[in-house]
Amino acid sequence: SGLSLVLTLVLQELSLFCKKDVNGVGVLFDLLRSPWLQALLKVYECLHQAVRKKTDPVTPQARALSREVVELLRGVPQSTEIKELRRLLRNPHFKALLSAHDTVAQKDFEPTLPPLPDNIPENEEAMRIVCLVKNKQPLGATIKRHEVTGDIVVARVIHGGLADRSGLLYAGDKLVEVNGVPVEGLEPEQVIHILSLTQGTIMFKLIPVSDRPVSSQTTLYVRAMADYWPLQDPAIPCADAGLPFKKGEILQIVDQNDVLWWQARQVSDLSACAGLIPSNHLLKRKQREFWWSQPFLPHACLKSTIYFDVTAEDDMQIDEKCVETEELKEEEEEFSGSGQRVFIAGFRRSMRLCRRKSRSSQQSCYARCPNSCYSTVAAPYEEVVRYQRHPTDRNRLIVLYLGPSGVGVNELRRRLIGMNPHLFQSAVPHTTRAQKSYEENGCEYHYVSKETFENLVYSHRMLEHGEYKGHLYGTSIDAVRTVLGEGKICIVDLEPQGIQMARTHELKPYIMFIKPPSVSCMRQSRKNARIITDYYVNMKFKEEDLQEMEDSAKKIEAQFGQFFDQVIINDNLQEACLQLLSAVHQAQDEPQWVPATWICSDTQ
Ligand SMILES: Nc1ncnc2c1ncn2[C@@H]1O[C@H](COP(=O)(O)OP(=O)(O)OP(=O)(O)O)[C@@H](O)[C@H]1O
Repeated sequence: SGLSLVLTLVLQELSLFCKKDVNGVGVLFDLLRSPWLQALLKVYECLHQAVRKKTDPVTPQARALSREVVELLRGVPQSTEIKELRRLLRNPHFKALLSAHDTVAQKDFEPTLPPLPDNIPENEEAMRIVCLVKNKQPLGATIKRHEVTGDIVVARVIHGGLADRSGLLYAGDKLVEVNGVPVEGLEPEQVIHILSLTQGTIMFKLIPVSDRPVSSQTTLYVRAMADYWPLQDPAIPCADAGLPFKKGEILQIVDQNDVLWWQARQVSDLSACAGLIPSNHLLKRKQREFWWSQPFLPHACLKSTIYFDVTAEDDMQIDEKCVETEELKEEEEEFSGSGQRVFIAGFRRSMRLCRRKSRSSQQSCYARCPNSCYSTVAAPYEEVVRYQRHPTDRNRLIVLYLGPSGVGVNELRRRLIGMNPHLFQSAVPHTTRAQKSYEENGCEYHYVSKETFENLVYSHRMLEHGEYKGHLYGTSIDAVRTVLGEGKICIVDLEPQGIQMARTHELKPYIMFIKPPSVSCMRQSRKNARIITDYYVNMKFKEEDLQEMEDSAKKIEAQFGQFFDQVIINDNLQEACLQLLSAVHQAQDEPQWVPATWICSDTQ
């Protein structure tokens, strides 16, 4: 402990000189602070305490080192500590310490190998013997029969697996023996059987691959646009080595050497060993095969909602508090009491019913046409990068995915905007219907001619559009730009078609799905809720509505889940609203995975 104390004091003293840059002090300071010296000091002190006897004489190397240090100290002002240090360096204990270092440093710890036999034939291929100690983990390598030679070779080594970590097995290595059993003439399955019976050490005798591929892999991150279950895939080389994934999950691809099978990890578990996933090309092929093997399912995704099926009989059962919409021929201003006319944009009844109409017709169409541009067949993986919005960049567009009708998208959007109307705003939609006397152009709607509206659609400047009672309604990209250009956060609700249009470098949408809770929860929370319909307002939710909502949500999630950045369950309205608010801020201020094409500006 005496030595340690002195050294600490010396270091403190030297640190002062260090700052003044006195000749050579830096070198000395680093030397005395070096971990090896500290470690040796500890060893020395332990030995000193234990043995308490005279140490061995110093070796020439130690002496040389100590002389060097003494030399370095010459130019340093002679403070008490420096004097102490010089004394220390002359001390036999310290010399013994250096001597111990020299002895350890000179010792050869390499194993002594037996000499090679003299009678090795000239053309003998170099063999490698590899011993691996198997724990509960799989070996992390697959084998196959070589297409040309018929030899059993290592097909691939899984990244991060036991074989990979050993650094002793490589793809292409030819197996000669496994645990002393020659593999010549055996089927790969028989070799695997031998391996599966092995506990503890496995010994491979192999001929190393001559031209080991130089790894030029760059790590790639992708968003899975489809689900994959290796245990259900008969074509996977080794089902246990497969990596299951679901739509929307982010994967880190670590190996693309094989045309058919890549290696990847879940980004949520990067310490795990990689697993096999089908390559882009293979997964696309599988999806097509899977699709064609399915029977034709009309209306497989969503039925149109019951609100369009109101019959005379239904009318009889409707709550008497319902108001017939005959009285509502004119659109009601839903938020007239708020005093904020900007609130009205995008919430008008006709706009909502128009959306609902186009939604019910489109979703059944997507279910029937999976090869449409919205289907996952187009790109099973989407390359993504981590993106954090710079504070001076425009805000990201917030999209609430139009989920099941009545789930509460409008309610949540309205509440969010109400929390801070100066920050959150809807985009003002366009319509071809006539402007009413109490309306203002650009406030509730942009009132345009049919021709202008159609031009906007044909020039792909409409995020979404539809028709209701003979009039066109829609939200334009320019309307969104206007809100974002004012430095505000634009909140819109869109369907799949609109989402595809909005997914651009410029808008960088953050997409949230508002999901209903279970039917039993909704029975409680929706007791006083009212829905607007084509015919009635203030209509209570019926049991079938709740069931329909739950079923629709499941189908939407299964079909479009890959596009969702966040899923919010709207059970307790207050809580859902707070979650929405926090997600909106996260989207703007925290790093998120976004398509790589949004960031590489040259692709724009
Ligand atoms: N978590 C909730 N708890 C109780 N009531 C709710 C909740 N969320 C929404 N509601 C109520 O449910 C009704 C329907 O909500 P809303 O109009 O927002 O649905 P929507 O998803 O916008 O429907 P649509 O897309 O068909 O217009 C409203 O009366 C709303 O106040």
